[in-house]
Amino acid sequence: MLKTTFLGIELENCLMNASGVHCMSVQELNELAGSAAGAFVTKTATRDYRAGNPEPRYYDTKLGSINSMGLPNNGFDYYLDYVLERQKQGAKLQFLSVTGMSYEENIGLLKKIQESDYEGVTEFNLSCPNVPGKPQIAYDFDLTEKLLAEVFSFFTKPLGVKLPPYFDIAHFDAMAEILNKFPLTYVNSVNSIGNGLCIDLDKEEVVIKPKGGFGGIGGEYIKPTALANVRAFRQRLNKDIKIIGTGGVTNGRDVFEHILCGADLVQVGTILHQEGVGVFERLSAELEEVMRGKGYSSIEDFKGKLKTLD
Ligand SMILES: C=Cc1c(C(=O)O)[nH]c(=O)[nH]c1=O
Repeated sequence: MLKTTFLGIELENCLMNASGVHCMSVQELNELAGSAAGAFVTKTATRDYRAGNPEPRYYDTKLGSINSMGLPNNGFDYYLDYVLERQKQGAKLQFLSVTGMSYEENIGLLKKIQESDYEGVTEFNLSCPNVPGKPQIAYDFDLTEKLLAEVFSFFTKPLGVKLPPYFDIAHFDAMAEILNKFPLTYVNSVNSIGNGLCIDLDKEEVVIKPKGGFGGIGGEYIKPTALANVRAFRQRLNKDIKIIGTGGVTNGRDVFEHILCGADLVQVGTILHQEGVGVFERLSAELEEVMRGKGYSSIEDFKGKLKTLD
C-alpha cells in the first residue's frame, strides 16, 4: 500500500531520515539501511572532517528541537566510500548529502562525485544555518543561480537541492523561476528554520552554546511552514522536478499532509532523533491507517491534491 517509486526505483515506502539525523557514522547509516525507512541520506559532508560547533549544540524542546551543530561530519571521502561500498553490494537508491565551505569547494565536491563511480542521488545542501559567518546560500538568489549554472555545466548525475524555508510569495516565485532552469531531480523543502532561540526559564539562559544560543528550529513548530514550502514549490516547479517534504512530521497524519501538498518522499529529523529508527514502522502504520480510513490504496491517489476553498 505504501510502495512508491523514485527515479524508477521501487521503495517500500516514502519515508526517510532528514540529513543530519542518525546518519553521521557507518553504524548509524547501517541502522537506517536496516530500518523500515524507504531510503536514507547521509549527513551533509564537507571536503574535510569537521568537529562542528562546541556543545551543547542540540536541545529537544516540548514542541521540537533547536540545533547549531555546525556541520560536524567525517569528511566527504568517508561518506563516498560508504555509498560506493553499498552500491557494490547492490543498493539501489542512495542519497549523498554535500556542501562546501566555499563556492570553490562546492564545485570541487560535485566534480569529485561526477568523476566517481557513484550512481546514486546527490543532495546539494544550500541551507545550513549554523556555520558562523557562512550565510545560507539559498537565501542569495543570484549566488544560487550562478552556482547551479556552473554545477550543471558538468554534472550529469541525479541532483537535488536542500532548501531553507521561504516566507514570502515573491521568494517562492523567484526561487522557482531559478530552479526551473535546471534539470534537477528534486527539491527538498525545508531545512530547519534558521536562527531561532530557546530559553531555559529557570536558569534564565539559552539552551545551546554556539552563536549565543541561536540555532535551527525543527519539529512541530515548523510544520505549517514546511507544508507551505512543499505546496508552493509543487505548484511552481516543472512536474519532472520531484519534491521531498521535510519538517514537522510527528505522526502518519503529518506524512499524509506533506504528500497532499505534493511531496513524493517525506523526511523526518527531530522525531527520528527523539524516537530512534523504530519511528519508521510507527509512521508507516499510521499513514496506512489514515489512507485506509479514506479509501486510498496508494499515495498517488491523493498526492498533490490538496483542495482550496474556491
Ligand atoms: C548541514 C548543516 C546543518 C546543520 C548543522 O550541521 O548545524 N543543522 C541544520 O539544522 N541544518 C543543516 O543543514
